[in-house]
Amino acid sequence: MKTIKAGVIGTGFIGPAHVEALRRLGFVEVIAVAERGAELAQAKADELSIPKAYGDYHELLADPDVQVVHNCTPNHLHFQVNKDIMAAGKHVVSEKPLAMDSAESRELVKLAKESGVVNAINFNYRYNPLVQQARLMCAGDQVGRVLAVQGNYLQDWLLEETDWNWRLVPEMSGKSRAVADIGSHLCDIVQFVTGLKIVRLMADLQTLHPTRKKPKQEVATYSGQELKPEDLEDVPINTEDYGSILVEFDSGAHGVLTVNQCAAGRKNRLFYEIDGAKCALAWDQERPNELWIGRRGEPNQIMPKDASLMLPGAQEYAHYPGGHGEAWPDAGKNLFRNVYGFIAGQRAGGDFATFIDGHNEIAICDAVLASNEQKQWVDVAY
Ligand SMILES: NC(=O)C1=CN([C@@H]2O[C@H](COP(=O)(O)OP(=O)(O)OC[C@H]3O[C@@H](n4cnc5c(N)ncnc54)[C@H](OP(=O)(O)O)[C@@H]3O)[C@@H](O)[C@H]2O)C=CC1
Ligand SMILES: O=C1CO[C@H](CO)[C@@H](O)[C@@H]1O
Repeated sequence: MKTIKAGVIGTGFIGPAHVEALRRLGFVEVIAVAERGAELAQAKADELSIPKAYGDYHELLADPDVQVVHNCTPNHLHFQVNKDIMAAGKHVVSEKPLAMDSAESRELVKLAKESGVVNAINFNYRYNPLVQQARLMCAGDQVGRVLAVQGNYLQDWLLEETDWNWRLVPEMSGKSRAVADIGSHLCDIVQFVTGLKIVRLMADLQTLHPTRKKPKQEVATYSGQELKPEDLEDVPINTEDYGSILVEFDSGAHGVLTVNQCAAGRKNRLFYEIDGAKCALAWDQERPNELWIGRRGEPNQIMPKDASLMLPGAQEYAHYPGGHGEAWPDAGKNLFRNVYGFIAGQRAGGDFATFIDGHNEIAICDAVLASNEQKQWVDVAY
């Protein structure tokens, strides 16, 4: 297969994960990175062994050798950077959330259609082998009518009032924080697995630390750096640490989804349970190689990630035999395999999340904010 050349904008936490996953595909070469400023870009390029470094992402977009661009910048830049990538005629893989609000995300969907470039969003959790298996079990007749859905996405990295990150700044993160940041994955995964669409919701959002202590200097995501009281200043917080959302799906089924970035001991617990008329399915991304199948008239089962036991359509998401765990980095790689396989003309497409899915999550997020403010059920305006 001909090598496809990629560029990555933003190399903080997630950018290098994109680079590593792309390299494991074997037919993608990451030839350029862009950061803010030439010096930082060069340092990142050296660290990641990437030949070209650009101190301004517009320079990367002007590079005729770059065919696909990954937007790994903070949320407030997603709209403009995605727009510029498409205007440059490059294929785009964006980080979530797609934009800051649904007016922006709707425009990105329109521009993507007009430009004709391949567009994808990193809803990476979908591409775990047992998530694909669960989806196929729901799509077939193994699970039966979906009666109810529950899910949560819990983290503890913002538990202390001294924890700080750009996600706490609404101008960078958006009006919603936890729902946009991790609720986007949760809403996406329950809809992906069930094949149902969230149409109405009622949200309760809470800011658990109305004031936080911000370091006077910048701290990298997940760095866990210790600071002294004199290094900190009080800052009011007006985005949610916690949210619970009652949802109604287009089938009439209901569910409840909770996000919390202050849940002690929970590092990255994305969990869902689908209660079907025939059986229930539950999956936890921190134990990604197990799918729980709940039954009434016979013993419950734990299905291991083992392609020989999985449905044919899910098998290609598992790359190693049963007992050989596959997890977070592998799910992202599977997504990129699908995207780049389509760009290369080797896959039919339709098997990766696009800007339409990204927009749908933002529309849900807008509805969550409206519902929380109005204290009532609201329809999702896609
Ligand atoms: N799908 C998933 O599982 C995950 C998704 N994400 C998403 O990825 C995005 C990035 O998150 P994360 O990596 O944690 O954030 P980081 O802050 O760790 O990284 C962001 C990077 O973008 C750089 N950057 C900022 N402005 C520009 C610019 N104008 N041009 C080029 N680079 C720029 C930052 O540089 P500087 O430090 O100089 O500001 C930094 O290196 C977020 O939108 C987040 O929601 C994040 C984690 C997991
Ligand atoms: O999946 C994820 C893990 O947590 C990160 C920090 O909250 C998110 O940004 C990200 O999308």
